[in-house]
Amino acid sequence: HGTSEFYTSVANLVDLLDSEQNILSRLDKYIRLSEEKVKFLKKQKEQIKNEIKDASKDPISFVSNPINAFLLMKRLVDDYKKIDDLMQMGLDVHLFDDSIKQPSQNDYKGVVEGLGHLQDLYKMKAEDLAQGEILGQVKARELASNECYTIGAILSQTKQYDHSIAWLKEALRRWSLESSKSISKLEILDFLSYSLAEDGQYEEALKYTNQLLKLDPKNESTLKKKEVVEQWLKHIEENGPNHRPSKPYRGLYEPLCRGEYQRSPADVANLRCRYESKRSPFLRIAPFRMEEASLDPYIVIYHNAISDKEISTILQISKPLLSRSMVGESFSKEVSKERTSQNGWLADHDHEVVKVLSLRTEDMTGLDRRSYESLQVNNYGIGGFYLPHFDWVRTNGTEEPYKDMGLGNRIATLMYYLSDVEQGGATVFPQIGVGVFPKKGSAIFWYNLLPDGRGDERTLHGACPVLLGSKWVANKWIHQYHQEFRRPCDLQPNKAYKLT
Ligand SMILES: O=C(O)CCC(=O)C(=O)O
Ligand SMILES: [Fe+2]
Repeated sequence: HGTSEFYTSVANLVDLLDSEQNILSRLDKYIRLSEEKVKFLKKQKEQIKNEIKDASKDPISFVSNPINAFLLMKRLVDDYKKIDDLMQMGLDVHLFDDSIKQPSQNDYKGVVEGLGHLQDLYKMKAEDLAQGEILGQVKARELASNECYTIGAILSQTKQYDHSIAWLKEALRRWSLESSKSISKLEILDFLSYSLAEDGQYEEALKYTNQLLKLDPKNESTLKKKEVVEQWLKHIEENGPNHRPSKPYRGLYEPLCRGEYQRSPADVANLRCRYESKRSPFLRIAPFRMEEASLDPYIVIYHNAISDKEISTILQISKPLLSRSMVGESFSKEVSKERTSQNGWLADHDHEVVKVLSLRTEDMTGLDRRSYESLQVNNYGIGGFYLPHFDWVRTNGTEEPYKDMGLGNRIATLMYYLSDVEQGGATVFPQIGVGVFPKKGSAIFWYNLLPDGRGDERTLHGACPVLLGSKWVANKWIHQYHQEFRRPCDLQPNKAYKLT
């Protein structure tokens, strides 16, 4: 069923490896018991064969022997019955039961759909992936023709026709090279022509439909499909090509995710790194290493902001709390296609480390912790991402933002990176061309609101899809109330604000 989601979190996928180990050991047990059973049956059979080996020489004299007659009766009435019972007896080993965590069809589809999105964003070809290559490095085994077919078929269901077509063509190419065929060519051609037609590539769809008909000339459904494709071709000839919806334009989001976009030297010339030792007395003993990522809006990165030991504690206590992330304010929250990850919330009183992180956030930001939200721990699974969004909410001027908290809008965000990410997973700000790649132990800080309290449109940001690895982050959101002396308001909206 749809509620047990595995594809949205790497942590949950690891549980599935446990499931697999469990299944394999059950399979082992079944094989062992089966072998014992077969061995026993073989032994019985040999014994009986031996007993009657002289029977065929002279059957009449054989059965005339009363002992032989008795044994013959015994065997047919008794012994074979027992053997038959043994043959029918199940070994009572089952691969699945309630104790085995099992992904759903939805998870299966989710993983493949995610793969399609990753291909889009990171410009990866089906051909390379089928070879086991991810961005030029071999990371997996080669796929067989039937496996490429399955991916292509699922991508067709999720309407990612361009990728579906590429995977099905790859299936076809691999099919012709395979010595033992893992699938029939008909199946591949059938799906390929379907995806091509759905994608509006009728010429090519016709080409593969004709190949299908060569293999199976009388197939009614293929003949019907050919008719439809020909009608479309005629329609286009008369009315011009169909309008094809273009992919949504997300500005610099994608180039930033790929690490392609770089700001100009002039843009970064005034950015500095420094030790931060003055904001609180504690910093005199343990200064922060701070790196400016942008001056206006002000975005900074703290290095070594959280230790490995603290991270492992946070992950350990948050893992049982993870569930699919929602977007929106508490009452209108919903599962969203804009954000695939799992999260859980930790309050200061849940663990000493959580409290320490709140205190440290206060040291880093200078902002009063009476208006902090709990710590939101996020884990992104395969292809997990969060499309560009604001951490502040837009109000029409009368509604109170984050009403149930009653502490005003989110004035600032501090986010800890709790893991490295092997490939992908950057945090990017498409309006200002800033991209930050996760580094375990770092934290990123920015103000969401302008000094006059309105939301800063330039803080639009998103999390790029994770390509390889597992990404963990923890958000500490800071609200407006109690900050009036820490970060005073100013009616000059464009006054650049720095940490003071
Ligand atoms: O994971 C990231 O890099 C950004 C996450 C984020 O923007 C959020 O959780 O609001
Ligand atoms: Fe965010």
